[in-house]
Amino acid sequence: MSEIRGSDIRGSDAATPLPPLIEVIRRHGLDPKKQLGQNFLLDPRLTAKIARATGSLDGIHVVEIGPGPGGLTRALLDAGAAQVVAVERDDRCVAALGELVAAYPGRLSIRPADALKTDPASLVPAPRRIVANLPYNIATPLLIGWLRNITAYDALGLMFQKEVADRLTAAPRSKAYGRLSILTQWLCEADAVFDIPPGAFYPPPKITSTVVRLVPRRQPLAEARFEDLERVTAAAFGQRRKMLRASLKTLGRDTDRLVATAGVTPTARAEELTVEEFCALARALSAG
Ligand SMILES: C[S@@+](CC[C@H](N)C(=O)[O-])C[C@H]1O[C@@H](n2cnc3c(N)ncnc32)[C@H](O)[C@@H]1O
Repeated sequence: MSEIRGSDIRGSDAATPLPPLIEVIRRHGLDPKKQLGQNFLLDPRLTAKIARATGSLDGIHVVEIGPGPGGLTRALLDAGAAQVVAVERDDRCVAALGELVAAYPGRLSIRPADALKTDPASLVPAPRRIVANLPYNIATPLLIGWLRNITAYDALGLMFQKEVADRLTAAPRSKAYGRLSILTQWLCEADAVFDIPPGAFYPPPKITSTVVRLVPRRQPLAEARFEDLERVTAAAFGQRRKMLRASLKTLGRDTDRLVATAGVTPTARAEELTVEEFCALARALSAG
């Protein structure tokens, strides 16, 4: 593990000095597991930058998903989060984080759980944020679950593989524009904040990563039901090269009537429609 760059404790708010992360990894035998998406960030300048990606954390209750050895966790606490609750599935990491809990009395707790089966909003009071270097294999289902209850959060600062981040922020008529762009932008302002190259991680993944800031809108861009918007976007982008009057047939409705009610062009392709136009299709679907 000679390529690991160690963290140091300068500037830390910990009540007791903390060992470098490399030491935590060695002592607790945290050999990274691919199936848990374990690519650890050990550079304290980068973790500090991620912790600040959503702005000041003063008075904010943060849920971190997948703390691993605790690099980002330390940064969140040092950035002034009122409280951090970290959800981790790997028992080895949970054990390793005990020292960190003791070093920040009353501010950090670890929840040994599967994030896919956990509602972050139930773990901390408002104002709350989710900040995480997400396990890439489950990042998209996690985000879709959080979007369903997005008003519970004042912001989310999340690291995704760049390809997914591009989809979250994509504009109509671009290659990355799709179902994830629409569901996300319908409910949030989404910005890519900065990229992190593979070499910053232990072990290095094959891809570049991007930190995305999501700020829930006061009101969704247009009225629609989540399930209906999911259904129309899945149908339209399931066959993105086809015209809508053909691709929407999988919905089992009179497609000509559906597009006429929504006021969209039947010969348009999915990637040409704005978020508001997809919402109109979703409303037409629920109107029957
Ligand atoms: C990309 S690593 C990030 C680790 C650490 N936050 C960092 O930045 O170095 C993803 C973390 O998510 C954890 N994880 C993977 N699947 C999970 C799940 N379903 N629920 C909770 N944690 C999970 C992994 O064990 C790992 O610690």
